[in-house]
Amino acid sequence: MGRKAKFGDPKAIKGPGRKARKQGDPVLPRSLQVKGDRNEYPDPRQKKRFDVMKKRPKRNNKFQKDGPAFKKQKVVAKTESEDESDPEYASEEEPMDDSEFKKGMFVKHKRDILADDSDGEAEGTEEEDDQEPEEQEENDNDSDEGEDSDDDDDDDDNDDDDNDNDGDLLPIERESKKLQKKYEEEKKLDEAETDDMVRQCVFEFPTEEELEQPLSLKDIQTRIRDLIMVLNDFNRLRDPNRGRSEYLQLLKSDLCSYYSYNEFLMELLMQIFPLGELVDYLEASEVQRPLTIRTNTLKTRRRDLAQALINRGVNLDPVGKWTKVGLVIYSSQVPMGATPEYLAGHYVLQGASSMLPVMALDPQENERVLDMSSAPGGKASHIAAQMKNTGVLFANDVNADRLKAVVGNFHRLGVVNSVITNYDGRKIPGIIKGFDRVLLDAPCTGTGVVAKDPSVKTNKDKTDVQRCFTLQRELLLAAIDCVNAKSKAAVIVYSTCSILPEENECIIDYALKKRNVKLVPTGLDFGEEGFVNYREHRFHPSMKLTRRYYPHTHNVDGFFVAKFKKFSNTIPLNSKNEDEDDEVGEEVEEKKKGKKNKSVFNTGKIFNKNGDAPIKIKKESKNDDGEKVEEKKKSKENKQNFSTVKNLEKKIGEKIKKKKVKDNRKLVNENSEDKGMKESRKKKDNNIKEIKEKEKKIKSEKIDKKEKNKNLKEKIQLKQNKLKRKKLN
Ligand SMILES: C[S@@+](CC[C@H](N)C(=O)[O-])C[C@H]1O[C@@H](n2cnc3c(N)ncnc32)[C@H](O)[C@@H]1O
Repeated sequence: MGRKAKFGDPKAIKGPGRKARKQGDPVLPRSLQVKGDRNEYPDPRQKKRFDVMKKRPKRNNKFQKDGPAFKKQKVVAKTESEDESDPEYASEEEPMDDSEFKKGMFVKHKRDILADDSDGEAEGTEEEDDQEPEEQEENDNDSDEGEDSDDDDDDDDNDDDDNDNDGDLLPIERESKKLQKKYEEEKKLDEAETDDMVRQCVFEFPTEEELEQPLSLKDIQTRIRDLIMVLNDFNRLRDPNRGRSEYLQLLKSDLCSYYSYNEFLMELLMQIFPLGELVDYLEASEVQRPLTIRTNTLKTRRRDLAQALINRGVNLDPVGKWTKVGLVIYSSQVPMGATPEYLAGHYVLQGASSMLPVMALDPQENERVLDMSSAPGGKASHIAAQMKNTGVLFANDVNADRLKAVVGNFHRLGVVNSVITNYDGRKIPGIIKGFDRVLLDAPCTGTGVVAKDPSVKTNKDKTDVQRCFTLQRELLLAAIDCVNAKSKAAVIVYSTCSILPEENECIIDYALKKRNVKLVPTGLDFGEEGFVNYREHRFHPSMKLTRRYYPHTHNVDGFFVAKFKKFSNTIPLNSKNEDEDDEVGEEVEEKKKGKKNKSVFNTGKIFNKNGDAPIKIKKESKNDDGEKVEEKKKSKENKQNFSTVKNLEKKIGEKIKKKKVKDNRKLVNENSEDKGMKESRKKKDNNIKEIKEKEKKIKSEKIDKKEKNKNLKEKIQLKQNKLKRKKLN
């Protein structure tokens, strides 16, 4: 392995440049022999190439022996028979592609070849090494030996000059470096070109005329993809004359048309998900989730139920490791809502996500549990099963009609530990309290279940969200008030089938501020963390303990679950005041929100005289003096905020009073205009009254006279009768 030995020999890489090296006389094959003296070659390079070719056949033999250098062997074989400017020569001589360069394989490859060349051609080696890249370059240019090749040679010469400075490098390394440099330059050019191409070809923002023209769904879909691509690499791909908001607006309207959402809901979704994920969510929401059932453990075991259903031709599987009662139904020869097992109450048709809140609630035997909004009873019956029909379950709902379904389901499923009530949940704390656990599966917009109910995509607007938001806050406070903090459990679970933070994290945040509760882990081993930041909101870090579920990530309906632990039965004093604030007009509400958001981490709770130690919900550590000072400052700020809100309220109250006074004055004025008319009406009325009274008097006088006459007649008759009797006597 003479060649290999030379790698380690520093002498081999020192010395004069190749132009200065002595060349032996060429011994050429006949076909390549040129008439006359070698000095007759017009170009010294041409001469050199002949020198190289002269030496190659020796290497050829070695290649034939060794497999891995097969390509090289081919190349060399050709050098014997073909002109060096032949393009085929070039392609064979150039076994490396770009990827090899990238992987840093080039040098290695060359070395392998060198290692195989064991003939110990000491003299020719360096020349060959120098020569190969030169030939590559010539062939890259795919040119004849002429002007072009001369140019190339010049370039090479320059490179050679450069390389001469890198005297420490092996010739092969110099060549490698040279090619690497060339490759990098080409790469830069390529990148610049592709940049231009992408900018020009990928997406051109439509003109106003184009925007007015209707597009096919396929075109809209393509444009959605393009818009997302541009928005994801905005600085590079944008049209410099268009702003991000224009792109977002177009994307929103395209998404609305393609997926049939209203703009309000789409905008909310665009704020919840990153753009790439948004499309995944929308796509997943177009497809129904797999049908799932929950085993009613009051009546059977999952294994037995599965066997019974399999015998009926149902194709099923357990839902997942996280539930011991869920089964997913892939296909069934019978309707799942009409099997004998269903009618016998062995299972409930229930979405996988609906099992999660009860798992988080974790009700135990002999407890007192409230399901505040339970109709049609899916989760309530799950609670009863977990409690093994012991203790007491209050299944409440405000809707009496829907409660009928609870009654029916409880009968079918054999639930016997329950009391079904029909109250507005907000009023329950005034009626009954002291529960160990409360589930509030709150009424919501249902934005998590659009696959089940596509009407949600178009019929929910701002007022719906606001209505839900208000009711949810009130119901959650009531749910917390129903729980006895001294109970061993003292747990409240809040859940919705909505993915809007307005109905989830915002509600949780409100409860954390208003009541003595803290968030605890749900105990559910999957699901995404709740948002700590959302738009202008900054929630408490423990919000991460809440769980979000999405169709595109968990293949379940969109859902939200939060679990609280109540640690004191006292209600913070500030809670009442702020409740009053909530009733203030929208303007005040918004201003107050702004202030609240700013001080969201500053709110300290004030407790009544029975209260436990103040709880600093938004504080990380407790006993630091510096923090106490800060806290005082913050509570001052809060008070100031509060007082400004109060001032605003007062002002609004005064305005309302002024308005009322004005209205009254108007009324008085209106009245004075009609006075004349009214007086004449009064006179008439009085006259009519007088006449009627006179008539009455006359009537009564007549009646009196009649009676008097009667009496007189009777008296006269009596006297006459007396006289008659006397006469007879
Ligand atoms: C999401 S559903 C409950 C589903 C139930 N948890 C289940 O799993 O079958 C919401 C329920 O809240 C009820 N609801 C709405 N307002 C209420 C209120 N103020 N008090 C109690 N329940 C209410 C609705 O009638 C509806 O049945």
